[in-house]
This record gives sequence, C-alpha cells and structure tokens, in this order.
Amino acid sequence: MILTVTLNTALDVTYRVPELRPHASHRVTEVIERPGGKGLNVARVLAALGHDTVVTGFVGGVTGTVLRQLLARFAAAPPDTAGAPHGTITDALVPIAGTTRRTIGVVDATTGDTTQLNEPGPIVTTPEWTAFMDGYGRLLREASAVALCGSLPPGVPVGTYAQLIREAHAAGVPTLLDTSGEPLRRGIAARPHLVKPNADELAGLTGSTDPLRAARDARRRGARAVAASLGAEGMLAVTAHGAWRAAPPRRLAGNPTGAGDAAVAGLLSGLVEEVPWPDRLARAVALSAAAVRAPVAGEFDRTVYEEVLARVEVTEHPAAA
Ligand SMILES: O=P(O)(O)OC[C@H]1O[C@](O)(CO)[C@@H](O)[C@H]1O
Repeated sequence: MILTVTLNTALDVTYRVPELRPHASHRVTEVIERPGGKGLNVARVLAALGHDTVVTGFVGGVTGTVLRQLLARFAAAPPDTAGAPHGTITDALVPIAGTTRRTIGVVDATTGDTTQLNEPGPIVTTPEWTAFMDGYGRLLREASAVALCGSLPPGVPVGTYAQLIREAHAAGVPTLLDTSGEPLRRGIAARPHLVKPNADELAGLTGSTDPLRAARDARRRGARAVAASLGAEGMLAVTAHGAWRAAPPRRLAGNPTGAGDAAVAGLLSGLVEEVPWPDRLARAVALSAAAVRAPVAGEFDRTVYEEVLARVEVTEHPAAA
C-alpha cells in the first residue's frame, strides 16, 4: 500500500458564489464538503488510479467526525472511476482532543477564480504525538512509499517532516515531501526521494525565481529529486538521471485547488510502478490538468486525464543536475 500522512487534516468546504466582492455579503449557491488536507486528496486520487492507500494524521472534534464519515463514503464509492477498478482507502487517522480545521474555497462563478481560506488547525498533545509515531512505525512496515503532505498543525515542530523522513529511510520506504516554508527546508535536508514544491515555494527556499536553477539548488540541499509544478506551464523534474519539462497541450480553465495533490498522486503511482521519469512527469501533468477540470480537490476528470496524457509534451533538458 501507499501511505499518505496529513498531520493537519481538514474538512474541505467549497462555496460557490455568483460573484466574490470584498466588503460585500454573499449568498452561497452551492456547498460541497470533502475529506481534505493534501494527503487525503492524494489518497483519493491514488485510489481512483487503482492503488490501495492508507491515510494517517490527526483527526478530532465535530469536523473530524464529519471528515471520517465522508472519507468512509468516498472510500466505498469514489467518484470519477467510471467502472474502472479502484483501490482501497484505509483510515488510520489518530484521534485527538482538538478539533480538525476547515479549509474554505470560495469559487467566483463569474470569473471562475477560487479564493482559499485555510484555518490553522488544532493543538496536538505529546501523548497524541506518541500514538501517531507508534502507528507510523507500524504502517511503514507495510508501505511501498510514503507521502508527507501539507502544513503542520500549530505547535508541531518545524523539523517534524525531517524526523518522519528519517524514520522512513530506516524502514527502507521511499518518501515524497509536499510542504512549504521551514518544514520544507528542514525536510529537504533529511534527503527525501522526491519533493514537489510549486515555483513560489522553490523560490522561497532557494532565492531563485528560475525554476531549473532553483530545483538544482534544492537537490544540492538534499532532495534526491525535485518535481516542481509550474502552474499552467506544467512541471519540471530534476533528478539524478536527468531533467525534464512536461507541458499540457493547452491551458485548462477551472478550480486549481487540489491540482498539486493530483500531481503528487501521479508522481507516487509512477514511483511505485517504476515508470520512467518522462512518463511519470507526463502522468502528473495530465492528472493535474484533469483535477483543474473537477469542481473540488481530490477528484479529477478521467476523460480530460486520458486526453491530456496522450498529448503532454515532454522535453529533456540538455545537462542533468
Ligand atoms: O495543509 P495546507 O497547506 O493548509 O493545505 C490544505 C489545503 O490544501 C488543499 O489540499 C489543496 O491542495 C485543500 O484541499 C486544503 O485542505
């Protein structure tokens, strides 16, 4: 199975409003709730691709209960699989006394733009952390890969992902890290197999706005491979075996929330299936584009995925880092 870690899970709420205006009062025309936080979205996409997944992290309070109920529902009947075989999603979330946060996406129906509001998340106590680490160690024994995704709840040390990466190394499990800021910087120094920053996160980490230069710098800092998302321009991968850029055939309009999570699912599935890097990157770009065409994070449009996958253009950079 593939393990995804979401320390700061979230009840994802998507509101649709006719037009989003500052200082105005809005009538919401549609409300969609999903079990969220990046690792849960990654797991839902992986399951739709046929992979068995286990999700862990923390969950608590009323929102945590709703999140778990939704997760069970989507695990039983995932959308967008259209008769395709789908993998299992096993809930190994650790209960806490605090309350799981909400993340609110407001979609402006006029422009199609999404405004995201992410709550900080609950406090995690020392006994709760110990329970998580015990479970993490056990889950690693069954995992073919682990994804460490999203922000940290308040008070959780910034070196936490580095610690989880070292544990996975000790268990012989490859790691993918998708976070930002100081947790990303510390995590990279622990030598994850792959990091998936976006261009802004890479620039924040390295000080360079040139994604190729920044990705090479991130490798020098410890990441064994870097797959950077470049928005509508696709993705860039810099690995020990070469560097590639993959671009979708056209710019797709829609809700970009969760596009990065779909890309992570594509990269992880490619890793465990040992797909060559150019095809792995093409899969990530196609899933990312197909996620933009889905109304909420954690889902993708299968027809768009197949159409884009057939037409992604992958080019190799002349010199590997
Ligand atoms: O942990 P954060 O960085 O706050 O990200 C969480 C959020 O990101 C998303 O996963 C989109 O990538 C949302 O579903 C939301 O839960």
